[in-house]
Amino acid sequence: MIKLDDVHFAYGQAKPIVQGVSLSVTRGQVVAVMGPSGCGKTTLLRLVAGLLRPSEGQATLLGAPLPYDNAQALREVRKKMGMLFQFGALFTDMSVFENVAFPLRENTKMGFEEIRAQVMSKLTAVDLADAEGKMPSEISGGMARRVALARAIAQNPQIMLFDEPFTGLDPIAMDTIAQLIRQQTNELNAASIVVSHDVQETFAIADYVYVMHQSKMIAEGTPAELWASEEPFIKRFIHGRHALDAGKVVV
Ligand SMILES: Nc1ncnc2c1ncn2[C@@H]1O[C@H](COP(=O)(O)OP(=O)(O)OP(=O)(O)O)[C@@H](O)[C@H]1O
Repeated sequence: MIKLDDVHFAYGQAKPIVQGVSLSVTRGQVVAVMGPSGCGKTTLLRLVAGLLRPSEGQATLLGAPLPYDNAQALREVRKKMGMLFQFGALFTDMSVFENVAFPLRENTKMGFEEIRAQVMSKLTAVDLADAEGKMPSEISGGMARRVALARAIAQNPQIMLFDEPFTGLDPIAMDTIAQLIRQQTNELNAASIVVSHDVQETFAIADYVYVMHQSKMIAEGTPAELWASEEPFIKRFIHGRHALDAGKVVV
C-alpha cells in the first residue's frame, strides 16, 4: 500500500533531511516512524503524501509511483488518503458536524442525506455524535483531536497518515486516540503511518516500527524486538523515561 525505496530529500540547497530511507506498509498495518525531534519524520510523511518529491528514490502508493507531474492524478491519490497533521487544527468558524462534512462536500458528489449519514457514522466512531452542533471553542483538546480524526477518516481512506497525534493530550485522551487509530485501521483495512516520539502509546498499537535518527533509518522491527534491543541509542530512546524513573542519566 505504501512503499518508499531508497528515498532522498533536501529542502533546496540545504543539507539532506531524508537520506536513503526505505519503508513499506501493507493493508491493515499500523506502522510507526519514531525518532528524536528534527530527525526528519514530518518530512518523511510529506514525501509519502506526495506533498514533497524525492530528489532520488521512489515513493509508491497503492501499487503505483506517485504521479508528481500530473496534478489531477495526484489529487485523486490524495483523496484516498486521510491525514491528521500535528495539532489537527479544526476550522474554528464551523461546527463539529461541518468540520467533518468539509472533505465530503469538497471532494465528493455526495448528497445532503448521504453526507449526514457518513458524518454521523464517523462522529459515532469517535464517540462524539452528541457534539455535532458544538463549535471547536466549546470542546476540549482531546475532543477536538477526535473530531480531526473523524474528519481525516470521513472519506474511508485506504491510507492514513498521522503526524504526532498524541501531542498535547492527557494520558487518557492519548490512549483514546491511539485505540481509535488502531480500530479505524482495522475497520477500513487501511495502511497507517503514525509519526510520534511517544513510545508507550505508539508501541501499544503499532505492528512494526522504524526508528529515524539524523535523516536515516537506523533500526526497524516489531515493538517487542525494539523493546529488547541492546543497541545503545535505541535503548536510550526507548527506555529513556524509565531510566529517569530509576534516577539514571536520561537522553
Ligand atoms: N519547509 C522547510 N524548509 C526548510 N527546512 C525545513 C522545512 N521543514 C523542515 N525543515 C527542516 O528539516 C529538519 C527535519 O524536520 P522535520 O519536521 O521533518 O523533523 P521531525 O522529526 O518531524 O521533527 P519534530 O519531531 O520536531 O516535528 C529540521 O531541521 C527542519 O528545520
